[in-house]
Amino acid sequence: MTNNVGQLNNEGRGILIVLSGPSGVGKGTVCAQLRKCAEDLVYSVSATTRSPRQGEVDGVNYFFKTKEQFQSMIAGDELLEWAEYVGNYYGTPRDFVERTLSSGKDIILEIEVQGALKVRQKFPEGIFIFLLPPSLNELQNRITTRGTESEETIRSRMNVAVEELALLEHYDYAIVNDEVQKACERVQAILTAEHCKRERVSPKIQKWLEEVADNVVSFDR
Ligand SMILES: Nc1ncnc2c1ncn2[C@@H]1O[C@H](COP(=O)(O)OP(=O)(O)OP(=O)(O)O)[C@@H](O)[C@H]1O
Ligand SMILES: Nc1nc2c(ncn2[C@@H]2O[C@H](COP(=O)(O)O)[C@@H](O)[C@H]2O)c(=O)[nH]1
Repeated sequence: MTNNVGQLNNEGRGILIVLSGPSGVGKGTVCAQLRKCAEDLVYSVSATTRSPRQGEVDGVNYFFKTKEQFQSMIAGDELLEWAEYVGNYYGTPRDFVERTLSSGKDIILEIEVQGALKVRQKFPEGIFIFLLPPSLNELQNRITTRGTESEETIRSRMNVAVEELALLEHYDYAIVNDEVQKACERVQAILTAEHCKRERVSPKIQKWLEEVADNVVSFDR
């Protein structure tokens, strides 16, 4: 899954970043930290049919939808990707992602693995990062301590987590979320490196190189 030069030559467009990983690994926590450190990064707000948790706000954490509303979004091709996850639907509104990228801004999607693989097919030039827990025990501990899910849901999410971990090979990068700040810095480092990679094939640099080639002079020592 290596980006090639043709895919990278997207002058002026922002970079799409997908952050995946099992439920409870800390995707939301790392994104919250990124909001403080990477102010230019835009966050995609997903649509979901799950009920809001205490403190969650419609339009901020998610766009909370009924099943009928979600199905109508699917039928209207309004979603870049969608997936069913442990009894609920989740999906990424397409228009916001397209508009953000066209405006030259980078956008991050915090989504589960099935959806991420669908995005990969549509945006092979995107950056796909898998966030890993230090251990499965710690994952279970985090999701339990968060206190938002029933025991049954935790069991289901842990079972899905094991399946998701097996799909790590489809990602460009893995980051172990042992410390939130460290994980956040790693995401930023990846983004910086990807910008430099794109710069290498940018029309600006290509033009500069052509000018050098047209005006070759020898430099005597
Ligand atoms: N590096 C870390 N060390 C210790 N605890 C952490 C760390 N990162 C996140 N947590 C805690 O783990 C819990 C789960 O984090 P969070 O809700 O961000 O996970 P998530 O991957 O977004 O989950 P979901 O996919 O279910 O939305 C939270 O209580 C959070 O405070
Ligand atoms: N495929 C998608 N997955 C999404 C999207 N938004 C969130 N998610 C993922 O769902 C699970 C559960 O989330 P929770 O908020 O109920 O804990 C988690 O892995 C999210 O990352 C989306 O638009 N598409």
